[in-house]
Amino acid sequence: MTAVKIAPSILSADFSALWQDVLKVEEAGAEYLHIDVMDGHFVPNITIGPLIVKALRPKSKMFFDIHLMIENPDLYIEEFIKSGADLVTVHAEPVHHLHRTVSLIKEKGARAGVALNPATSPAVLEYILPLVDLVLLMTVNPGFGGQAFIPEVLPKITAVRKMLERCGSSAEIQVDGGINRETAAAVVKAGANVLVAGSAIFGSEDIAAAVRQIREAAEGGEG
Ligand SMILES: O=C(CO)[C@H](O)[C@H](O)COP(=O)(O)O
Repeated sequence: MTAVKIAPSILSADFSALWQDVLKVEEAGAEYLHIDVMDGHFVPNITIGPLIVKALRPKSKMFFDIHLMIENPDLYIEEFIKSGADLVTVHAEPVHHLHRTVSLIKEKGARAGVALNPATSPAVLEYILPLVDLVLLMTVNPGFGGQAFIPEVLPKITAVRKMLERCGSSAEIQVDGGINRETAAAVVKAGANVLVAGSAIFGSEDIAAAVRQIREAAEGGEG
């Protein structure tokens, strides 16, 4: 099993002091900075654009993990990568030509991820897996932080882990939504290795302790 990585989602950060919050999770040892981009179409919320990514880039050495919850990702992929994205994840649901979109991310020099909503079958991944660096399995319906974890996604995590093993892929499995000290062990036991957490980290009085506690709980789920 690959080591667990913690990816704080800045959706729950203090936007009036954003880079200071980023610094706190970096100092706490979190590996990925999860940046949620929402367009008000694919999901009913509007958040961050490439300008914010560009502004944060010189402030942090963290791995910038961009989660595009948008209808037409092809229009924005290059701009996000130029702004400092290390990984760009697109949702399978709104994309018409997933192979083209994943190829575009890689051509432009970033790692490529594919995200699936809780109700989406992992079958859509079958012919794209060899190209993909990360599979993001949503454990809430995307759009908002602070929602309750959907346990029905657990068998899907295990199914995707088996798919990756079958095709000899070293892609990571990320989970996002309702991840906290209580749910971390179960998702790792099921096969996830990158844990996104927003409210459980930035909603905590002690951000460093929250990162540590989620990591400790997650490591308790390692087989
Ligand atoms: O993608 C997201 C919402 O669409 C967020 O990253 C996710 O919900 C994290 O928030 P929390 O940890 O509070 O559930």
